[in-house]
Amino acid sequence: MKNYLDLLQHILDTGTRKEDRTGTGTISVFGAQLRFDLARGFPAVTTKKLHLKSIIHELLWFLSGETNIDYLKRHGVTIWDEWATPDGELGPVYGAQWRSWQAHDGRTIDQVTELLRDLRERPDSRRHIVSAWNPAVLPDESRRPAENAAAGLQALPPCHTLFQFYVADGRLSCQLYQRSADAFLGLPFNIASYSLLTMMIAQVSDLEPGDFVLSLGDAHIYLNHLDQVNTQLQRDPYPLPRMRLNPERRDLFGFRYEDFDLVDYRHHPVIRAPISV
Ligand SMILES: Nc1nc(=O)c2c([nH]1)NC[C@@H]1CN(c3ccc(C(=O)N[C@@H](CCC(=O)O)C(=O)O)cc3)CN21
Ligand SMILES: O=c1ccn([C@H]2C[C@H](O)[C@@H](COP(=O)(O)O)O2)c(=O)[nH]1
Repeated sequence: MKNYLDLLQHILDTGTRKEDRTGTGTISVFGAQLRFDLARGFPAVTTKKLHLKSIIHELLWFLSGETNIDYLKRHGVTIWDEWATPDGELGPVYGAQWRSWQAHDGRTIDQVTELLRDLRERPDSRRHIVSAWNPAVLPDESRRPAENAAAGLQALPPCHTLFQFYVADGRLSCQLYQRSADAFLGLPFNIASYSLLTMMIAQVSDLEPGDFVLSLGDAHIYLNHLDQVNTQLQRDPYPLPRMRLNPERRDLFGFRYEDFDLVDYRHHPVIRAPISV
């Protein structure tokens, strides 16, 4: 995870002070890329403890097509609480766009199922894309997230906006475009989540996991995370752990929490940080 730590240092060294929607303020750069070869270990940050349980449940929740935080709450995951309505609604966020994109002619498009079919039928295609960015349901930035969700719009516009898969030499690679990245809190979650998704899709497509490439737009460190970032930069990373998936799972939508086993995860202690809403 040296590339992740290098990005934190790069933001500190070259970033610009920039105000933001949440009022916290950030140091920010525009445009950066990280690449992880999934054969070399699972990219979990080791310079703090990663809360993998939240990441796995969030990914299973996206894949289920659900957008109410009820599932997350039942599994003790609180990471989306601040953005939801009192009924737990987030509006048509990731799950809705991935699994039931509403077309103007009334059709519902399951982008993930179509992706799985296309990977099998035309692995060489250059069109293996899933988009969560849907201008028809973007929130009004002058309103609070829960107000937008109550109005049937997305509580937050997707941060992980669009991803593409690529098959070569029997390996499945994934590239994500992330328009906005909270480099201390959100980014380690996003790296782990898409690495898992790539491994899961590789397994059900009879491919080996390849690279996960992450292209970032506004990559920022919130001003109230500077101490935490500096603590992390003083720590030496450990070797990467390995992720074992239950090899019996052949259906992407059949994975359960118990099917994930992170092996040999050595990490430094947890570092707490406030989240900007
Ligand atoms: N400012 C901001 N940063 C984000 O990363 C973010 C948002 N907002 N809004 C939507 C989602 C929610 N995400 C979150 C929310 C909270 C944590 C967080 O507090 N992580 C703690 C562990 C908490 C837990 O898992 O229970 C951490 O130490 O990583 C991480 C990602 C990612 N996204
Ligand atoms: O998966 C995620 C979701 C959100 N974030 C961060 C990026 C920003 O700090 C906020 C979203 O605020 P915007 O004003 O809509 O950009 O959440 C993330 O890093 N990863």
